Amino acid sequence: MAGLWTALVEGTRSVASVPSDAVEESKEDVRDAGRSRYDKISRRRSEHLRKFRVDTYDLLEHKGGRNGEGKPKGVSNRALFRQTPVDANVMEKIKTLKLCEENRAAQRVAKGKVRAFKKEVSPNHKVPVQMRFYPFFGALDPEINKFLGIPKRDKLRLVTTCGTVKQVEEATEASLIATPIEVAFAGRSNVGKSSLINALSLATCARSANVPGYTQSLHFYALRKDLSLVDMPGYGYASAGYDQVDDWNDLVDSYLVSRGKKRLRRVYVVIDSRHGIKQNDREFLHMLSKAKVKFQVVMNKTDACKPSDLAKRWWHVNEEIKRLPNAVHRIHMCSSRTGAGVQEITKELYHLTSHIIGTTSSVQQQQQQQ
Ligand SMILES: Nc1nc2c(ncn2[C@@H]2O[C@H](COP(=O)(O)OP(=O)(O)OP(=O)(O)O)[C@@H](O)[C@H]2O)c(=O)[nH]1
Ligand SMILES: [Mg+2]
Repeated sequence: MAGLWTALVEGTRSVASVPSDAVEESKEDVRDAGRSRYDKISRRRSEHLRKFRVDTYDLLEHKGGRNGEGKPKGVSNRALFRQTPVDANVMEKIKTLKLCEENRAAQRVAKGKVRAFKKEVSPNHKVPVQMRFYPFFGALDPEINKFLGIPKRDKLRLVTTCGTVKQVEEATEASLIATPIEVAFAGRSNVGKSSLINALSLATCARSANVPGYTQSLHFYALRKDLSLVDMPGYGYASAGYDQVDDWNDLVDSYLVSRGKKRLRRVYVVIDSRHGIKQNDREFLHMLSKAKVKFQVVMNKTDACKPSDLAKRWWHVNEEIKRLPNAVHRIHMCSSRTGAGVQEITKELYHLTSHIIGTTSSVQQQQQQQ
């Protein structure tokens, strides 16, 4: 007992005698160690990528790309970007889907729609979500309406959250994650993954915020009994420490690589339309290609772009994507704030699961016959 007491007293004395400067220094050491580990991983990845790197500016006709020898002196990247060709079909799509309409215009349209709905139906009737929040979602297809289960309240629900791949496996074994099909949403922090999940399912279940690094673990949402949507932590900058970001990257990479192809049907890689594919997106896409995971790019936040800029950005993204194996060569463009272009993704999810819906109903029919 006496021994324990002396040890305690010694302990407090030793803590009390540590000067505050030393504590600060040790904190900095830990921070530096985290940063150097992060830098090392990043350097290793970029060395690997140098082999595959495509500078889309080099593909432009003047052949004076950013790293090209022929680049005229004093020409900015913005000036090079302006020389990008514009695809007429893409431009038409941008106009018909109202992809570049600003949020303010969307709010005005939403107000008008809500007023007209109340006048036509009844002032006390519940206004549909797409009218209130996503005015450019477009007229809801009856099949998509049925697929989303809109009259029912439980159309999108959070099933579980997992911080490690082991937890995912345990949840799968315990039949907590029981859907036959999974679709994951990945991308840099703050590009709007959680907002997109809400928009495409016309729900407000996935939590989003204007803070990079808001989603910190794998969130499994069940859209219906056949389909799970997996919201992932973002990579790149986050308002968290380097070590934590590293852990999230490890979690995302190992989940995507380890999950069977049969269950994980597609990874939607969400990018910001204003910025296009960044270096860490490129690293991620190559990782997916190497792991033979099927993926598709979604250009979000189109409401914050000019139509011509968006079309040019699409060209650059398309040039990079068409070289990658395992990529779905159809690039989605959408705004999860106004709902423009989002129904295209919902339709795709419907088509991904339609054969399963078919099989389940035929199985049920067989069971009923027996
Ligand atoms: N202008 C605009 N803003 C958007 C759009 N989609 C999302 N945002 C905003 O972007 C911010 C981040 O959205 P989140 O959905 O939390 O982004 P996230 O990718 O899930 O972020 P992390 O969870 O941190 O990785 C929020 O403030 C959203 O309102 C969009 O289409 N247009
Ligand atoms: Mg999120």
